Amino acid sequence: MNRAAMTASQKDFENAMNQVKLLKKDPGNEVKLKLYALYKQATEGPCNMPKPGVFDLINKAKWDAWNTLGSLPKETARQNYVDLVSSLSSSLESSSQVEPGTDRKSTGYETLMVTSEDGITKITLNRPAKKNAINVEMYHEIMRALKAASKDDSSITVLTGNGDYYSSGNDLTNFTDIPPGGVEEKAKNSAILLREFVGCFIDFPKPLIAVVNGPAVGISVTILGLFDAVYASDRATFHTPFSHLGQSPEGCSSYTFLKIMGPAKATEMLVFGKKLTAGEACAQGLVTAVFPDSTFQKEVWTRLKAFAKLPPNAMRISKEVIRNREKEKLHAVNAEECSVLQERWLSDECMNAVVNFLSRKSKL
Ligand SMILES: CCCCCCCCCC/C=C/CC(=O)SCCNC(=O)CCNC(=O)[C@H](O)C(C)(C)COP(=O)(O)OP(=O)(O)OC[C@H]1O[C@@H](n2cnc3c(N)ncnc32)[C@H](O)[C@@H]1OP(=O)(O)O
Repeated sequence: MNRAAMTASQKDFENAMNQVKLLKKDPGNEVKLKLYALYKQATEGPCNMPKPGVFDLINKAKWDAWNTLGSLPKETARQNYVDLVSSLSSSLESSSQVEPGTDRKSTGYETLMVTSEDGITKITLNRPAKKNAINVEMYHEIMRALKAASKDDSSITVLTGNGDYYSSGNDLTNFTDIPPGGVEEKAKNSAILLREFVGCFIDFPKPLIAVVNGPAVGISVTILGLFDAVYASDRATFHTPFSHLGQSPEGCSSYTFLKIMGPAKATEMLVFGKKLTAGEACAQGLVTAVFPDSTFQKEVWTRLKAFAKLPPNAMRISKEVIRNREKEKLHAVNAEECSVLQERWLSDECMNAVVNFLSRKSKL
């Protein structure tokens, strides 16, 4: 397989199609639908079929899977198809030979795809049908992947999203799974989880880069202040509608956003929920650079591959010098934000907003 570029070539794509036929075990319907959708998107572009009737279950499922990919560019779909097949080949023991080399895929994740090659560990949020909303399992898996990446032999780590969204933020169904101890216990445990989750980003020792492939909402935006570089497609938007949701800022954004963009602009985002375009987020310093969506993957991965060739220890030490004096402050901010949120989650304002979303009465 050609590993010279992180964007899959036509040849990689054809190899992947052949590999699918060689899988020894059935990957299951959900994966087959994903493969179908990515194949159609990669070869024909956005879904162009009329929606099948409700009783035409199989074609309806296929249509849904393809349509969910929205305007995902053909080359991204091709890359995602190749990545998915590659992860299946290692987890389901393809009967073909696995090519030797430096490329490694981590299996054992339900909500992520994790690959490691060319000195880059790439963590992909992988719930495209839910716009990569972060459910409890995904919070845990991201922490696990970050811990593994901090110890592996890659030089840099990348977080990105599969599908048309980067992430729609906290999965609002996280509010529905109430334990016997009641909503107070749920809020307390969630605050502990959130604090640990954000703590992993504060403490991450290697250069951490966000490749923001589409719209980003809520916590997926706020933690960007803890990344070392943020590259965005011009399709991406940045939205933190905390007041609309009866909530308050997290991810250390009450501190990092003020430092990055100043209090006036930070307030527009964090208090009034102003949605920024990628260009605006770049002008305000939250985003490092913006690329046209049509060339986004190619340009970003070319840049990242060059970065990954730099001496890893020098990069790690430079990050330490830049970030370490802020760490204690960031942990204190994180603790305070989580404790405020623990109260907010119990408020009528928050409960009503969640119920409205879940009963399909409101969207952002
Ligand atoms: C008691 C206390 C418990 C607390 C537990 C919390 C633990 C940690 C919290 C950390 C705090 C974080 C704060 C935030 O992140 S705030 C941001 C939260 N996100 C949102 O409010 C986004 C909600 N989603 C939307 O408004 C829209 O879906 C959209 C993102 C604008 C996209 O709209 P579009 O029309 O294009 O697509 P659909 O709405 O049809 O979405 C497709 C399917 O995806 C599901 N979806 C999307 N986003 C979420 C989400 N955030 N949570 C759950 N589900 C989501 C949507 O329901 C569709 O599913 P379906 O096909 O099954 O209907």
